[in-house]
Amino acid sequence: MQADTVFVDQLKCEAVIGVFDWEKQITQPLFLDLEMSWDHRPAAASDDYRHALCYDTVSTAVTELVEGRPHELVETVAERVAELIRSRFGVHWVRVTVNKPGAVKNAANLGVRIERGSRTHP
Ligand SMILES: Nc1nc2c(c(=O)[nH]1)N=C([C@H](O)[C@@H](O)CO)CN2
Repeated sequence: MQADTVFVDQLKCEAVIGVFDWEKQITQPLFLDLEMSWDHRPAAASDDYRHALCYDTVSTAVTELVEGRPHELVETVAERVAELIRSRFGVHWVRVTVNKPGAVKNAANLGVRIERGSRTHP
């Protein structure tokens, strides 16, 4: 079981997101939490960036995806982000939380959280 992770908390993306017509005319902030399994031992032993999963590169790619086209559902955003992280960066397990604060008047926060892949990869 691989327990090491790289994480990014509260990545802010200005997205066209929502099911209602008025939401398709504006951008709204989404805040993404990403958690990605990654074995840190090769990078730590060599002190070599090439063995690391770069949180900056991942964050840029995710922002481009989320801001690059409109979405109706936060579920779709979460799924597409998980697929991107797994396919482009070779991450075996990912947890993606998409927060859409302000969408419900009396709620502090809301959104969806998904996990994709297996943490038991050697
Ligand atoms: N499970 C979901 N429920 C809702 C979503 C969503 O993306 N997933 N979206 C909306 C509206 O866009 C809402 O955020 C507008 O305030 C409603 N429910």
